[in-house]
Amino acid sequence: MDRHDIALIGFGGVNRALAQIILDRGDELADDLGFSLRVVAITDLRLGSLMQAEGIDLADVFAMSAGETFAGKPGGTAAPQNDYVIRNSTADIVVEATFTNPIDGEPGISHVRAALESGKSVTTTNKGPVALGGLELNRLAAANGVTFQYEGSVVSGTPILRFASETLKGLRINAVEGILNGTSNYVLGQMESGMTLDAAVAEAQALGYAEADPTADIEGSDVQLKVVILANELLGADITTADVTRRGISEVSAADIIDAAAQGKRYKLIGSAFRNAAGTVTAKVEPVALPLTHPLASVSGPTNAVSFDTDLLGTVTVSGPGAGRIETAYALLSDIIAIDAHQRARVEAVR
Ligand SMILES: NC(=O)C1=CN([C@@H]2O[C@H](COP(=O)(O)OP(=O)(O)OC[C@H]3O[C@@H](n4cnc5c(N)ncnc54)[C@H](O)[C@@H]3O)[C@@H](O)[C@H]2O)C=CC1
Ligand SMILES: N[C@@H](CC=O)C(=O)O
Repeated sequence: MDRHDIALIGFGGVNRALAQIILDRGDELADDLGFSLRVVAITDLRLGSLMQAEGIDLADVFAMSAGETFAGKPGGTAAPQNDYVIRNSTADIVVEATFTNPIDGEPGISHVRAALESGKSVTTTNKGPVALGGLELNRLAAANGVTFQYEGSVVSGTPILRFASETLKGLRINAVEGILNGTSNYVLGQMESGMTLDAAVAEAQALGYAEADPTADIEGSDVQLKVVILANELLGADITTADVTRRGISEVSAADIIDAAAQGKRYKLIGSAFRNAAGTVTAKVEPVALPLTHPLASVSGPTNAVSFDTDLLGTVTVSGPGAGRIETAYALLSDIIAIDAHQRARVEAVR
């Protein structure tokens, strides 16, 4: 049976959930998918680095006590050696899930670049490299004959990028709009039930929905990155965050929410991008009080929804989990499956 060897860059909620899936369901997945998965490297700011070409015992890693580092393990160091691990581990797939930096995408961009340069395919849930370096990184992947996948960078494990690029093939997508942040949607719902913004954000953090710095969720910069990704991937734009006007839910008070409810409306944080007659793209992020009859008004909790405005089919809406550790780890798994398919197609092509 074929096997993919994996390096995990960042070992927080999402990559831990992927490791747990591999530990719990590895055999079942191998039977289903026709290939097995083995983790051969892990590197994290807090834990240091661990490289074991024969495969890491994940149960042993999960049994580590708080504050312990990889230093005591064979092939382990206390300091994270990300670049060394990415370039020198025996992995054929690098899974990048460090924090999203909405300003310059680093260190995620450098991690992805190093992996692609060293001939490894990459999957990431980190929005920074995709929104702020996607064009360059896709070119680099193509030049090196490897694959760059990032389904989880928008709407977590709900496969909206693949849905739009593969299932909606042949249609022209003129606009995209939706609820693109699980944390802010969860927080707005909790505020509607009387909770304070701070308490609701704390809950979203505990549930694994929020960014390392939840300001990105509340002030809209997380959605800004996702709008850039959607506009560039699906509308053929070449925009960056500076082209997306942004307002977050910090502008919405408890009184605003009560007033909206009295008028039969509900606040949602909406990200959108549409193609103008001139061919340019207008994109924004803003809280909007939607009438309760609006299809997006009933999307609740960490669930997200995206509507695609198409030429031949009208509006097509996809809804599903927009945040969560396991849900996002599924996005990584779906990318690994796509990488495997691309690798097989390449091998077939040279036969
Ligand atoms: N949690 C979710 O629902 C979703 C998360 N994402 C994205 O996935 C990524 C991972 O998310 P989580 O696992 O929830 O975050 P997290 O904060 O739980 O984990 C991030 C991990 O990366 C490590 N890290 C940070 N900087 C590092 C560096 N320079 N070198 C090595 N390790 C480093 C941290 O120590 C931490 O363990 C983020 O970019 C996030 O935006 C995307 C979709 C959904
Ligand atoms: N913090 C983000 C996680 C997914 O991108 C969110 O809440 O949507």
